[in-house]
Amino acid sequence: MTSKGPKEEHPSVTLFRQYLRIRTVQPKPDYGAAVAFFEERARQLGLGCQKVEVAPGYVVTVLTWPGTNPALSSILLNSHTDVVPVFKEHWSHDPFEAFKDSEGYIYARGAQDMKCVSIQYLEAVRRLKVEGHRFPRTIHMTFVPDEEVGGHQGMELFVQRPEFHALRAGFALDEGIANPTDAFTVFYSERSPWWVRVTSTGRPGHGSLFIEDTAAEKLHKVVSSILAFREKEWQRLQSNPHLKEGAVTSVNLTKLEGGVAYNVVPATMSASFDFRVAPDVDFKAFEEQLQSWCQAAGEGVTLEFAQKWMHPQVTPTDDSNPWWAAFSRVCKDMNLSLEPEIMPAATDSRFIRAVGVPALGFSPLNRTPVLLHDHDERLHEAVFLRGVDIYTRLLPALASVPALPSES
Ligand code: MET
Ligand SMILES: [Zn+2]
Ligand SMILES: [Zn+2]
Repeated sequence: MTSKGPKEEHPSVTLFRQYLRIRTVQPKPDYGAAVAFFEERARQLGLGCQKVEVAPGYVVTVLTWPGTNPALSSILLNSHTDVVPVFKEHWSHDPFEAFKDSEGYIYARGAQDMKCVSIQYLEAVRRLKVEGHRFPRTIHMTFVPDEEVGGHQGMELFVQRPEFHALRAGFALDEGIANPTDAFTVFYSERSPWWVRVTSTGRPGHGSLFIEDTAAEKLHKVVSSILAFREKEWQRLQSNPHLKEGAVTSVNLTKLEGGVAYNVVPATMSASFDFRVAPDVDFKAFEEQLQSWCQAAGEGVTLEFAQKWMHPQVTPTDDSNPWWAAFSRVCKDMNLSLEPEIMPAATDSRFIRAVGVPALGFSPLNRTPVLLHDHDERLHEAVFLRGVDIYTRLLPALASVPALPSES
């Protein structure tokens, strides 16, 4: 792929790099700068702009392009504005400089997850507006905080607000994941995040003695049971080429806590796990399984949930779903091959689907290594621009889906 010199850079790429330089990085994102950025975009594009403060300091910015038929439900284009932290020493370039190399790769935190998508939405709307188009359905773009830490001060609150209901969303697009091949991945459901902390209590004492019934011994048993389950799920995935990552349950041991000194056996220790539960799992039985692993480890082993999503939803990917029909038709017309999958991670789509709005997770990024949350997250400018083209075709189709039976 070739790229133009800095002087001839495509203005959409320049805008993308400008947004990448705003430090909306967890755990202290500069949300104020992001909101100001989107307000300015609204002003320049002549779009409506609404700010909804869902919690103190947490603003959802909504940019609106009204449709010609207000009786119809709207299209919601969602993106989150926060990005995950970086290990700066592992990056080839400053992750908040949006450096572009001589080949056209833009290095930045958020280049894939998901600042690209926010700008691609905006640039597609800008193009369509400049060309003088109008569509029956209203298009809303929502720019939300807090997704990377769970969405509890972001989309989870927003979907409960009257301002959200007033948008009358009929269908939503949200983030997906890049695909290294020529194909594009589209997500129609998600695994449910369950964040579980197991706390083990036992007999304390001197570090030189063979103390029985220690917190560590019992915690070890639970860790072993859970890691054995992990291995089983991994084998299931490996042995069946038809299964994709999102179709099995994953778990990682992500934290171990406890202890005060080398020679003191602690009375309490804990282990934290990030489970991602597949949508077809019997949640009640699965929770009982977790409880029984704790019980089998001995007395005084308990678990608590820091996150426990219980409402997985599936957006149909057949022609019974008029939104899917419109989406997939455009992809077919553009010769894009789609790989429908279950999202292995969690996104704000889960809150949107849970209030009854069908949603697809789609980041129009193909021929791109998956680098979200990784060092040297980057995106080629040509792939970014192709994504703008794709939305420029998708939006007219989605915003022109004829009245649904429920709308007539
Ligand atoms: C479980 S909260 C969502 C945070 C992030 N998107 C993840 O999947 O880890
Ligand atoms: Zn994301
Ligand atoms: Zn992310």
